[in-house]
Amino acid sequence: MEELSNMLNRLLHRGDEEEIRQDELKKQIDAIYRIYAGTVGPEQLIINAGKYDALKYIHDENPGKRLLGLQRLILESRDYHIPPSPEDMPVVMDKLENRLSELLARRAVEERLERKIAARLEERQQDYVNEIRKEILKEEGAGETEQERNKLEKLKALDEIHLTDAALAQVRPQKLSDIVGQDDAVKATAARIASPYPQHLILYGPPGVGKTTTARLVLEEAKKRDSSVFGPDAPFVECDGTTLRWDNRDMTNPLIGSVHDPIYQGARRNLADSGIPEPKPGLVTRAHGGILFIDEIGELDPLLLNKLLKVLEDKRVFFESAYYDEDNKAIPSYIRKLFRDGAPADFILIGATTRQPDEICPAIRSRCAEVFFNPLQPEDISRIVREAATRLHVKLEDGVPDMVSEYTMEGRKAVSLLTDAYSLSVYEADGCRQVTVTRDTLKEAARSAHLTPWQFRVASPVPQVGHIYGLGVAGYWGSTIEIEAVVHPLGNREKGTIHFNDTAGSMARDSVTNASSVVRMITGKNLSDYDVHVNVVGGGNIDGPSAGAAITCAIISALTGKPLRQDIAVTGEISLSGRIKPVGGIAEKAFGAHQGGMKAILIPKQNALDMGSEYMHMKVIPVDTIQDILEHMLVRKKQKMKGSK
Ligand SMILES: Nc1ncnc2c1ncn2[C@@H]1O[C@H](COP(=O)(O)OP(=O)(O)OP(=O)(O)O)[C@@H](O)[C@H]1O
Repeated sequence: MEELSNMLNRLLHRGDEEEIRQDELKKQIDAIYRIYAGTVGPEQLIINAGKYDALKYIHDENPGKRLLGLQRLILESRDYHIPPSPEDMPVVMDKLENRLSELLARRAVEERLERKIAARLEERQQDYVNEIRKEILKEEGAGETEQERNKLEKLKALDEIHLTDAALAQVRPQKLSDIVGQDDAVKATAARIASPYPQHLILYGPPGVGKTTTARLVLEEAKKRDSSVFGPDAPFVECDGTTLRWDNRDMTNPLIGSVHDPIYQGARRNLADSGIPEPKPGLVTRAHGGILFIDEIGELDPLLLNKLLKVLEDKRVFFESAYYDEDNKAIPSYIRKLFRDGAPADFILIGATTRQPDEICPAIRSRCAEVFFNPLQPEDISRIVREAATRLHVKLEDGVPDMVSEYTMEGRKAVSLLTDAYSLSVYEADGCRQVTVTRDTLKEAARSAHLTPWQFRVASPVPQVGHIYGLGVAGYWGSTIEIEAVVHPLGNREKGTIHFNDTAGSMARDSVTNASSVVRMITGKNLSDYDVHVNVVGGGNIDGPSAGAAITCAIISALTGKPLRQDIAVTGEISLSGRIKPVGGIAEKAFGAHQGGMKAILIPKQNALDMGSEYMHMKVIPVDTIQDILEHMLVRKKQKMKGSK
């Protein structure tokens, strides 16, 4: 009986234990549900329950089935079909708790990251908003600091101040017919630009004779003509070959265009942040549909010139960048188009240079028509000065325009000398602008600018023995060259010497050697029987053979004691047989002779085609042999002589 009651007690006790265990299990399962719901959220729990077909188990009374529901939810699978047995439940719950803690940990990390990302995004967003605000404010002129506004005001005030520039702008030719002394060059330039098929051009000529002025005005002239291809808004873009700089990565190339890589300091912030390179079209694109004028094109960097040639061929500029990624969706469409199609650059090029054609790159020359501007004549300078005075509303004393032409042969220097003299006159008149520029004021202005008459009249009516004027040319300017020769008998010595300027070039030296043979032929005397000294006055750095004929004449005169005319200049190479060979720069030399006050020049017959029989009231006489020259240069006995033996 006692045994029975013990057994009953044990059973009752076991039943209590089971009940407590079941209760405990239920509580644990409820806790896992709550944690899961807290982790994914109640809405996501319902969604997941639908997804893994766990809805029917969630509210079941049977803890085994509720645990089955949790298995499907937490292990994210429909593959669990049998509720775990009470024995298996602790193991299952253990597994679920582990999985849940993983989920929780991941969730916490994700949340932390999301918070950071959100904060960063907000920061960036604020930066962009600020930047865009600044851009808009700048566009509307507001939002600048007071300091920035002051700087702008100062710049504007500086812009209002014009000194000599304003005067020079006032005297500048306004139309093609105002350009003096360049009729042929102006016509040739205008015809090629106004043509239905305009050509690229190179304008050659000395400095300050109207090349830039012509280039500026021809486009306006062309626009007025029906035949022209240039529209009313065709641009004229001007730059200078001496100052155009670029770097070989094309990050700065104002002429052709550049690509601002995102890491480049000049890149726009939003593009830089997104790693997008931005092409910046250059002057060639600004000149599209019009004219690109490059002054001093001969000074342009050869590599840059090659790039320009490529643009002339393609009529477009193509951009490249290692940073360009066509698949980058963030690339704005204008940048995409610039990389894909390039930037348009269909323009007519006008280059100007003070260099000689053979100093200009053949590749650019072959693509351009060439136009030559003349050195201005004294009467051109006088006219430029008179017309500039009219535009400045200033009176000139008689002789002032001609005086200016004695100081310079450049149109630019002439007008600037005039404006200097004008300023001096106004200053002396205590600011009164109604002044007359006198010869004395002009001289004073020239003196203070350290200008001296650029060539004195050297010609003389008085003949001289062993003295002659040859002709030389430097750049575009011709001038007389004074040559003298003396001969001395040897005395006791057997062989004479010939001295010539040490600094003279080898071709000039050859002329002296040739002269020795010709002298022997003409006079019958051997120069080695004398000490001969030939001197080019004021600079022995002459080269080229064109002084040969003049040197020969000077030696013959010195040897024979016969005087030479000093109002005729001579140019020509001498051959061994005494023939006069053609030389270069004949027009410039004729101009130099005229400036020297010569009555005539003797030029090689073969050069005669380039010249008429008269040049600026000066006779132009073709000669074929040394005898022809002597015929003109040796004076008759009755003529007055100086320095003859
Ligand atoms: N032939 C000319 N007729 C009238 N004015 C001239 C002439 N040449 C020069 N000038 C005056 O000189 C100024 C400068 O001339 P311009 O710039 O055209 O010369 P340039 O030949 O282009 O010289 P550079 O080769 O030095 O650039 C002109 O604005 C004008 O006032």
